[in-house]
Amino acid sequence: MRDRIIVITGATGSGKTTVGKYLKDKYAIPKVITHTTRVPRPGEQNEVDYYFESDETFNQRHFLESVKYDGHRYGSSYEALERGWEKSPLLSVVLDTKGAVTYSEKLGEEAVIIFLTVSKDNALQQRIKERGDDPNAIDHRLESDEYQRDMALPKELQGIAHVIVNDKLDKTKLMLDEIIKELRNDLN
Ligand SMILES: Nc1ncnc2c1ncn2[C@@H]1O[C@H](COP(=O)(O)OP(=O)(O)OP(=O)(O)O)[C@@H](O)[C@H]1O
Ligand SMILES: Nc1nc2c(ncn2[C@@H]2O[C@H](COP(=O)(O)O)[C@@H](O)[C@H]2O)c(=O)[nH]1
Repeated sequence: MRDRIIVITGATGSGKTTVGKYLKDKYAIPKVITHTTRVPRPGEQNEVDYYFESDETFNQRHFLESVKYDGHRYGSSYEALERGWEKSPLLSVVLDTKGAVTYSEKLGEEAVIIFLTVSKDNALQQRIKERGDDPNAIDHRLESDEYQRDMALPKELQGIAHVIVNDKLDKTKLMLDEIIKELRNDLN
């Protein structure tokens, strides 16, 4: 089986982390852990959800790509990909849309892009409130340029990304099952 990375992208609250967890739980697809300088949310763990970094330690990493999102830095490394592919031909990673474009450009068909969206924008705000994010952090994020940008599929990914409207999680899971089935058929 040739190696593939499933890049899960979309706006804040669209369900990227939830989808990554589903792929891990149902298909044993490991998630590549990325690096960030933002502070952990309640319940988030270092080396599980992210490698939480200071600016200084972040600068010492070698990234495949890195971005600024809502004032914080995020990055993912080639080393993590190579290490992941030694264990599993299929991996997933959760990225903003800028990172997803970079993966698509740098890795070509090795990157399988899934863009998540919802049919009503206010569902996203509701979901991040219910997730328990700090209310000040929510306001800041909703006003960020990156939040607005990630609501739409970038033109570079049109015709490339699988688009899933994640209104109902059960329906989303069925669409993911189809994608994984096709991917496994192609790769065998
Ligand atoms: N289809 C759905 N219906 C209702 N709630 C959902 C659905 N999908 C995910 N959620 C919930 O919405 C919240 C946000 O989901 P999640 O954390 O996966 O989003 P995200 O895209 O990773 O967000 P962020 O980019 O801010 O980290 C979570 O509490 C999750 O349980
Ligand atoms: N381009 C990258 N985007 C990343 C990376 N790690 C996470 N992310 C994305 O950043 C935003 C904000 O994340 P949050 O956990 O603070 O809500 C979100 O879209 C993530 O998918 C990365 O290494 N590169």
